[in-house]
Amino acid sequence: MKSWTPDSWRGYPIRQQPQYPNADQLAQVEAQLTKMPPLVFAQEARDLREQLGRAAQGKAFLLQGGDCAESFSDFSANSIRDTFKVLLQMAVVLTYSGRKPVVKVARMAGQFAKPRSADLETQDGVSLPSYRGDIINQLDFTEAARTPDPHRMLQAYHQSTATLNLVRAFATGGLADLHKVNQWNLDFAEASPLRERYLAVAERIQDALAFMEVCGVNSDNTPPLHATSLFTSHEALLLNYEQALTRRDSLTGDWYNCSAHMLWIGERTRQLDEAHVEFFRGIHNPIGVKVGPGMGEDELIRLIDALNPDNIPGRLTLITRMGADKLANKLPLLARKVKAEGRQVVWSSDPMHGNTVTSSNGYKTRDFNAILTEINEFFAALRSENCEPGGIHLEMTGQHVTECTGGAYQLSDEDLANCYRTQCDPRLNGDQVLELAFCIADKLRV
Ligand SMILES: O=C[C@H](O)[C@H](O)COP(=O)(O)O
Ligand SMILES: C=C(OP(=O)(O)O)C(=O)O
Ligand SMILES: [Mn+2]
Repeated sequence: MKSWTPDSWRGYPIRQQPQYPNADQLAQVEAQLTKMPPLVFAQEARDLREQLGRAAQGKAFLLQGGDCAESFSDFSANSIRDTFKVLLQMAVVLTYSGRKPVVKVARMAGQFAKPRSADLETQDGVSLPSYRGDIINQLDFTEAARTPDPHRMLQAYHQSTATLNLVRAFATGGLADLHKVNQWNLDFAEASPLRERYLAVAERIQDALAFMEVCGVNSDNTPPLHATSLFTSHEALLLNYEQALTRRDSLTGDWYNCSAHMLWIGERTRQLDEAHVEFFRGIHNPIGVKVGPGMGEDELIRLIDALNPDNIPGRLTLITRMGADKLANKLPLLARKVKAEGRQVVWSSDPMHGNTVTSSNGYKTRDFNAILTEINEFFAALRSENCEPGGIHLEMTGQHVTECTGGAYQLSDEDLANCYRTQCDPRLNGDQVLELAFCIADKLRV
């Protein structure tokens, strides 16, 4: 095998990349990014890998979530805070019910580049390059807006640093205090037929905290009650950006992609002999790879071996995204093969990307029930093969958007028009994801 360098991917075929009109400008921006400070430290990435190693063995559970695509225009402290809070609330429900640590990983501080089904978008007979995320071009349908501009990488980098700065402050500065996280917004429960069940779980969590308080265990004397850790992640699609932030760790001499703690390869760019797999094999972060319904069993083993040749637990998360109607037929075969071959992986469920539909009034949407069904089938399929369901991966926001149908408020196709704000795929809103956490909480305990 050829030796790896941060730029060795450039010698391989690559998909889903922008066509920058000016190569000099691109090179200048890459040179600038190469000099910028890293966003994360290698040791943090190693800590996450260890925690994910426990998820691979069923001793922890991965909760990964955030926007489909972060945007420059929706960048605000409030939206970061709301998503942070709802991730924490979900984590409390899952930790309490599952009796195991929940590893929290946000799709945040770098989730900007989007793979698309079509290179061009056509409106009223005019065809322009598709929108590929704010790190590449703009959503407006004009030629200027859709032309890829490398300077947007610098803006994405600076927005990521500001986001991460705030998230780190939230995580350690008191917002993550368990007693505050527990000031739930449980309004959705009122609207749900499962109201009693949700309220009972929330009450039991409050009782447990009150009991600990009486025993003298409180936020002042017990740091884990006061602070938390939240890791960052994104799809490392735009390799010019990812390479520029890849640095050699001074402690171990290993290469880490310091743009986030965890990176994943998308379903559309996971070909064994192409650029993304080449780039990922050389970075030492914990990584993920999306696994769609077309994945073959032998193909999966080859991919695992390319990405995790030393079979390190926690290094590789397989994020299944098959669709509620396909998963039960496909996943047991893959899980059986991976287990039989002795490969260590975290199995995580992305129940979003296989369940995208167009609503009767033309919105790209997903239904709460399809999402829940895919997660339920994911648990059932893995357990039937004596494998561990290790996590979930969601497109979500803490804001009150109306992008996915269903849930306790039974959002209809008509409701989607009220607050449809996503730049790319539909996200579960704050009520819907918390409800989802309650729905799956029981499943974590065997
Ligand atoms: O987030 C994932 C992809 O970028 C998205 O699902 C692609 O959507 P498209 O089919 O509209 O291009
Ligand atoms: C692009 C994404 O997913 P996938 O690669 O699974 O389509 C995504 O997670 O936003
Ligand atoms: Mn998406």
